[in-house]
Amino acid sequence: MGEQGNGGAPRGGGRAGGSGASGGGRGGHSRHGGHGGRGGHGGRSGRGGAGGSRSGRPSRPVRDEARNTAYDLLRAVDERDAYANLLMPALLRERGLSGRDAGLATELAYGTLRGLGTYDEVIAACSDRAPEDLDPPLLDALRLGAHQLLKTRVPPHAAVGTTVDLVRLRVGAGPAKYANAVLRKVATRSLEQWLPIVAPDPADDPAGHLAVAHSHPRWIVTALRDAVGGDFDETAALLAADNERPRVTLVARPGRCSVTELLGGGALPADFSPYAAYLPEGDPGAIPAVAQGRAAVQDEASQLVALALTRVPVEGGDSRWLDVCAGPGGKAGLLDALAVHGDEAGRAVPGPAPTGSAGGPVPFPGGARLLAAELQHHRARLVRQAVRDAVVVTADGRAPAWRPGAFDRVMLDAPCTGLGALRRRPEARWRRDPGSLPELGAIQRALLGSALDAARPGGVVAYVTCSPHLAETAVVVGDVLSRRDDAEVLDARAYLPEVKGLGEGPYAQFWPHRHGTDAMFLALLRRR
Ligand SMILES: C[S@@+](CC[C@H](N)C(=O)[O-])C[C@H]1O[C@@H](n2cnc3c(N)ncnc32)[C@H](O)[C@@H]1O
Repeated sequence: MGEQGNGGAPRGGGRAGGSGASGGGRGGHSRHGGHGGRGGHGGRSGRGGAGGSRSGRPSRPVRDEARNTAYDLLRAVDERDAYANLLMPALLRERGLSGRDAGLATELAYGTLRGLGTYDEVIAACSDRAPEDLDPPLLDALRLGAHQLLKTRVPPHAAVGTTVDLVRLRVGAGPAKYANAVLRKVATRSLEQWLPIVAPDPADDPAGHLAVAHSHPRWIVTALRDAVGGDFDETAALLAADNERPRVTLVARPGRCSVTELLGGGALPADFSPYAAYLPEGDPGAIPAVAQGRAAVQDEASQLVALALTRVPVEGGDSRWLDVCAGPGGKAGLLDALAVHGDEAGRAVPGPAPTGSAGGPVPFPGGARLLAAELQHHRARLVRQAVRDAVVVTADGRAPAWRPGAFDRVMLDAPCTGLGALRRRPEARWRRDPGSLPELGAIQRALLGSALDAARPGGVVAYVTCSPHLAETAVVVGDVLSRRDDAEVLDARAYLPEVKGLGEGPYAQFWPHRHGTDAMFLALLRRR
């Protein structure tokens, strides 16, 4: 959704204070018209003031199902740490919302969760109470209203009116007056006009400015800035990309489905992965190949890091592969198909067969078998649904049940903060905690040690994280290799020649703002 202009915004509304402002006045709303009204989502018409009617009596609040659903999601995230993208589909089903209504509820909830760092600053500037001093149900409603006012095309009178109605129905009449006063103030400026007022001056505090302008916790801003090499503009582009809804990418598992089949079903050609296609709209689960497990939803970087591992030439036998941390099974699903059927797309590329002697990619011919391990039983069950031929075990990769030196290729997709996938989980940025880094770092180091032990001399290990945080990527690899001399680092970029902008090497770093993928990190190591 685009930014709105400020035309037609309700003006005045008085100072937002504990007593609230009177709800009357022009530019409010009537009880007519839901979000399907004119002017796009949320068009409400009529001349009754927000919270009041022409007779001066408060009009009866209207229950807007899409906004109530968005609000319920916000409350569930706040009250019981719900995962937005797991709960939302269930809420929509339960309420019978589909099509446009479901789209609106989802956009409002996810957009509010992503943007609340910015909205809270604006709300603070429009209220005599700090956001943390407001009753959480009221604060969530104000955030929902601020999102509509500052980031959507919902007409301002509808954004204010529907939110005030929601507060009246769900929180109370007093808070509704307060919400009316605060939101009317919010509506007096566009987001571009608010930012210089509520965000620190970029010249004095660049990280603080980015944190407010792009709604990320400051510690994540500084971590991402360090990961992109310190450039302010690139950090801003990355943060902005985190606020975009990610496209849906499908994988056609080789030997089981083809990209051609997915394109025939309405998907679009992908930029990088020879097994990927983009789904412009619709439910991926309704695609027969996905329903049958021959294809799946998988980020393109996730596909490419798995593919890169299979492209590194290894001498001698190449039939035993291991995925140490396989749940829920995205990479295992692709590795399982590549192991059995080989890199069909790579073999189909015309031209001289690459020898691999110069370190270039070699398409795997097939004939291997994957062992997929996962610590958590329920996640191991998901891996079983994603694979056909692999053996799946519930096991702790740090205390492996397999012989050392048994595998030709090892994938370690380590548990991490997930800072590279913030686009996918709207609330994740507010839940992550830098305090988890030391504990995760210890697990990552232990698992990488085990993964190297599991590889035979000449075998290859991929160390992957869905985080670009240096403490989880280059620092982990550097630390582990500083304590052993039986592994060398390969230039991972050489095995992904179709992708540019992966960094200065020897590691490969994907970025949402450069590649449209998650910010996935790949190190390729060869066991000596
Ligand atoms: C980043 S996820 C892996 C994602 C997966 N490779 C995919 O593509 O779908 C990390 C996984 O490692 C598992 N895990 C964490 N500690 C582990 C351990 N010590 N041994 C094995 N698995 C572990 C977690 O339960 C989680 O499922």
